[in-house]
Amino acid sequence: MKLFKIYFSPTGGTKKVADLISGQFDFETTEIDLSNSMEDFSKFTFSEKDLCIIAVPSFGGRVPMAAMSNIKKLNGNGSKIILVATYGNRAYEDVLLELKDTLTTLGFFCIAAIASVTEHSIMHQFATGRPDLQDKEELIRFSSEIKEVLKHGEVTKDLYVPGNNPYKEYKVIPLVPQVRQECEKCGLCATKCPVDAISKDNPMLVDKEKCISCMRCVAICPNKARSVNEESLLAISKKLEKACSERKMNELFL
Ligand SMILES: Cc1cc2nc3c(=O)[nH]c(=O)nc-3n(C[C@H](O)[C@H](O)[C@H](O)COP(=O)(O)O)c2cc1C
Repeated sequence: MKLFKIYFSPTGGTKKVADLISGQFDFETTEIDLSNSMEDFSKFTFSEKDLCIIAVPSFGGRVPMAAMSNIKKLNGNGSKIILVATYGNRAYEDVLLELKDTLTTLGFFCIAAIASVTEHSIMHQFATGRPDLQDKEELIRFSSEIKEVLKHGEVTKDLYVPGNNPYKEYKVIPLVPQVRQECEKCGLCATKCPVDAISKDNPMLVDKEKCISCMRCVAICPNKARSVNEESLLAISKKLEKACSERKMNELFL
C-alpha cells in the first residue's frame, strides 16, 4: 500500500496535522502540495490499493478555492482517502462535506474524516500553539482507530460527515497584507504565493483581486515586512472573540 499525503497549508498548521496522521501509517509516502502553483496535479496516479490523506484549512467554513481548483485535477481511481479539515477554533462548517462530495465524484473512497483545531493563521490569539500535546495524542488515537478499521475491512460504505449542501456562501475576508519598507524584494513571497498574487519582478506589488488572505507571505517573510492592517484585525477579532475563545475538540468520523 502506498500513502499519498495531500495538503493545502499556507502557514503550516494543516501540514503539521497531515504529518502527524500520515506518520502513524508505515507506508511509502508521496507528498502532494496543493499550494504549489507549478505542479501538474493530473500526473499523480492512484489505485484501489493506495491510501490518501487530504488536509485543508477552513476558510470561512469552506475548502479554500485555490485548493479546490487543484483537487479537481486529481483522479482517485478507487483509492481510499482520509479527509482532514483544520480550523482556527471557530468552525469548519461545510469543509468535510465539500471534500467528501468532490472527492467521491473524482473516484476516491472516503473512509474517515477528522476535524482538527490549529492555531488561527490570522488571529493568532485563537487556538494558540495548537495542535498541542493533547491534540497530538488525540490525532494519534484517531489514526489507530482508522488503522483498526482498515485492518479488519470494516470501512463504512457511505461515511457521515457534518455539513450542509448547498454549502455556505464564501465571504471574502478583506485583509490583504501590506508591505513595509523592510521588504528587501527577495521574492520568496512571490514564489510561494499559492495564487501568484505577488509580482515576481517587484514583490511590493500585490494583485488585490487575486489575494486570498491566506497569510503565507506574512508567515514566511524573512524580514517580517508584511502584515495586515491592525485596525481591521482588531475589528474582526472583536467580532469573532465569542465564537473562537472556548477550546473546541478534535473530532473523528468513521
Ligand atoms: C482566509 C481565512 C479564513 C479562515 N476562516 C476560518 C473559519 O471560518 N473558521 C475557523 O475556525 N478558522 C478559520 N481560519 C483559520 C484557519 O482555518 C486555520 O488557522 C488553519 O490552521 C490555517 O491553516 P494553515 O496553517 O495550514 O495555513 C481562516 C484562516 C484564513 C487565512
